Amino acid sequence: MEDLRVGVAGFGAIGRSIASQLAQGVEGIRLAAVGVRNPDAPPEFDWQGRTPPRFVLLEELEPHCDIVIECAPAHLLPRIATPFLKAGKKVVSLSSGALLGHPELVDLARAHNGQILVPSGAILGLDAILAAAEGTIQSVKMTSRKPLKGFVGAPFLEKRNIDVMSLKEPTLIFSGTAREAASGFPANLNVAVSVSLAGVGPDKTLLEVWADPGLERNTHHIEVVSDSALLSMEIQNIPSENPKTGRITAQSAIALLRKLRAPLSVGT
Ligand SMILES: NC(=O)C1=CN([C@@H]2O[C@H](COP(=O)(O)OP(=O)(O)OC[C@H]3O[C@@H](n4cnc5c(N)ncnc54)[C@H](O)[C@@H]3O)[C@@H](O)[C@H]2O)C=CC1
Ligand SMILES: O=C([O-])CC(=O)C(=O)O
Repeated sequence: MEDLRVGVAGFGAIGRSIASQLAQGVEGIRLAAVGVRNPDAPPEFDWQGRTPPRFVLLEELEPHCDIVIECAPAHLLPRIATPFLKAGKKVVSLSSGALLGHPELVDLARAHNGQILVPSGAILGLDAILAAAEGTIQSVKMTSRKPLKGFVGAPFLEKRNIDVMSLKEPTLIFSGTAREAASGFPANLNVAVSVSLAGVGPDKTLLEVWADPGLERNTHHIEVVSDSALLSMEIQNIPSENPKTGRITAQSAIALLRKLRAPLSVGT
């Protein structure tokens, strides 16, 4: 079998971590291209002795890749995904929150036999929630807590003139649905949207968000009540070089890539 040619769209915390793991060598998988703003000035990176991938604009990735990992700011998802879906290829979407505003991408995937894959990213339990959704889920409730700097720049807070960095004690800053969270915190709560897509949808998945000055890890707790199982799950993520983003997110994308090529595939 030929190597799977992977494109990485966005070379920030997640993109760099994926590139670093692929540079160390993952069987059957090759980093073919990286989408950046200015391909003429490729970013400095330690390619660990390997030939660097090609650097292109986001919309130029498709001809060079069999699959793209979208790990750029949320508003760029359609620009990255559209050429791949039109070509019947796969898009791994980390900015899952952006899918809610772009249902046409799912239609495009359907029309061209493409596929949008939402990996676990920074959350846990999507496999069990998917299985529970094959029966009846009564409720999905999430509580997310992050250190203050993880929330800087969130539109929900800026609109209300909330200076999150001045908080002195754990504070409930949002309570609502996953859909509302996706628009108010586009760089923070993709996890809630991923959970909602696996379970009862973005309008029925309920979420509380706490900003906590004493916290070091991005923590997400999920409670699911269903007719097959009660789920109670928590993940405490060590932030990556981007304080909004857990380190495990990039590892989840690598695990998904391995699964695409593996003779033994574990998990739903
Ligand atoms: N699904 C999940 O569980 C999680 C999803 N995320 C999401 O994944 C995405 C990426 O996260 P990070 O890597 O932490 O973000 P980041 O901010 O570290 O990296 C984004 C990169 O995209 C680049 N970029 C911006 N505009 C561009 C353009 N026009 N062309 C090419 N590159 C451009 C930036 O320069 C930056 O290098 C975000 O949307 C984030 O919210 C993050 C954590 C968990
Ligand atoms: O890393 C996390 O804790 C989750 C996150 O940023 C997201 O869902 O966008």
